[in-house]
Amino acid sequence: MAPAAETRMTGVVAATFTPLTPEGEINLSVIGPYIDYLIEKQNVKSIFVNGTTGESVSLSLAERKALAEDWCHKAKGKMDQVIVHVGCMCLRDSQELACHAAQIGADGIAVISPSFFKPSTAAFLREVASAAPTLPFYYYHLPAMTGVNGNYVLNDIEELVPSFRGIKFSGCDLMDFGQCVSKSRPHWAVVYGVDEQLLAGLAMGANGAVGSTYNYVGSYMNKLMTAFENGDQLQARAIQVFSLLLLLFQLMSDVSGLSLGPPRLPLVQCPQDYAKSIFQKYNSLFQDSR
Ligand SMILES: CC(=O)N[C@H](C=O)[C@@H](O)[C@H](O)[C@H](O)CO
Ligand SMILES: CC(=O)C(=O)O
Repeated sequence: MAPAAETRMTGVVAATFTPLTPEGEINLSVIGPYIDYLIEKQNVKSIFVNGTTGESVSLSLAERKALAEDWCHKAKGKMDQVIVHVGCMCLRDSQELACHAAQIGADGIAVISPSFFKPSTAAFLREVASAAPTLPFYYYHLPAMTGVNGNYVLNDIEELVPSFRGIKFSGCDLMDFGQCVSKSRPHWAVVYGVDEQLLAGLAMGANGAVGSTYNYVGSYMNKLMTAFENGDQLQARAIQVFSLLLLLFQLMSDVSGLSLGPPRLPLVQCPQDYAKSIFQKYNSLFQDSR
């Protein structure tokens, strides 16, 4: 019997940018070419849409739905996993997005904790998950943005949220991450989300990586994961150090040639000189291995 298809978010997952027109409207026409670029040029077959990198907190519900639908439809049959982030401050909004994600054929949903009123229990997560009970549910831990340090979330979570299938851990505290790994179950995804120290996350037990930089260094990070699995620490470290030099959202437009447009306020574009210098660095680092 053929092995069951992987139904978790694993491997290298790109957290996609939201393409905007120069006027700042969502630009769905870029999504098809974006998916092809990730598959063909970056060897990345799973995406995490409408997350931090996708600036979901700066988008309206209608925009988030239109984007999620387009990503899901255009990735169908091409990509392994499309995870839709549905976190909002308002429970009703999150439930609406969760329900919509199920209708459009998403492979899973993820939720960043509400952060204005900070939760002390997993009840918010339970209520969002119950709006889409058939979809794998991931908790997205992002303490630097939310101020919520809630790994209480994992205690007996499957009793509370039967569809719970893992955590996307975007914190730097590796002791905390190690505790999450130790509480995880074999069928969960425990993916690490600080691209700059993915190697450390792998050493602590991550079974995947989700991040913004995998849009443009995904193929190298795939090599990092393979080197780690083969015990080649020197190679893995060398790739990790490369990646540290390339932390710039704007790099994606330059590297891919896709027109992703400006970010949406309150974010602003970085100065042209700086963007140019990082792009030059990218080219000089990677020209030999391309
Ligand atoms: C706050 C944020 O956007 N975190 C992303 C994922 O969780 C990361 O992929 C970072 O963008 C990346 O590590 C660069 O700092
Ligand atoms: C990096 C990530 O996972 C996000 O942008 O949400």
